[in-house]
Amino acid sequence: MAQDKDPPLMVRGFAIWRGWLDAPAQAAMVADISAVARAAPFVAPVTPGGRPMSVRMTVAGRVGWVTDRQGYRYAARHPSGVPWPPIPARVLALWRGVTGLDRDPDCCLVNFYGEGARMGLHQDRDEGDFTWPVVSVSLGDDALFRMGGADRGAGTESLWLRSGDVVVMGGAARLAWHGVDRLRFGSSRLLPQGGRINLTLRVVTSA
Ligand SMILES: O=C(O)CCC(=O)C(=O)O
Ligand SMILES: [Fe+2]
Repeated sequence: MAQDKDPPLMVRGFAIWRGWLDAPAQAAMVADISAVARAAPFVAPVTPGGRPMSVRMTVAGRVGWVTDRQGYRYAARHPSGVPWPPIPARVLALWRGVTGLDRDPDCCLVNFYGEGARMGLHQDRDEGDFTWPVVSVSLGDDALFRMGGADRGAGTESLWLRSGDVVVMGGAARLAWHGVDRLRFGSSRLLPQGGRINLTLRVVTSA
């Protein structure tokens, strides 16, 4: 696992692999995700309480995390009714390389952050089995990532994620609170229109 890489930076159980993807690998992954978004276009999600989220979302995989007035859940199809496209091979290779697992993720949630987008503090807890890690990939603009503990009151610390960084939330950090406070919009030239793409890879079902 994680061959030929320096050990990750550990912050509160979050493993942060700086620069896991080099510039060509980042560009290739953006091309893969653009193809995903052509098949399953980004949507503007709404929380169950009716608040619009500032990120745009789509999914690759067998099941996709969605939110609307009906709640947070995993759905077999894009809201338009089309099936989610498969997780790109390059993304699966990253998961295997970073986790050493031979079980692949079921879901690659794709978040697009435009100027001013953020993501409030939350836990990833709609999956069936928290023994599997969540792997997060940053592409594009720098993002201020806030990390806490499994207990909401535990306090937080923040760090700037850069394009190509990979974060593993596993073990004690699997149910840790986390969020994105803000971007440095325009800090990267990876995405033609600026902004940031984040992928989170999740095992959703234990079967
Ligand atoms: O954008 C990020 O770095 C985090 C995204 C996230 O926490 C999520 O999609 O659940
Ligand atoms: Fe999350």
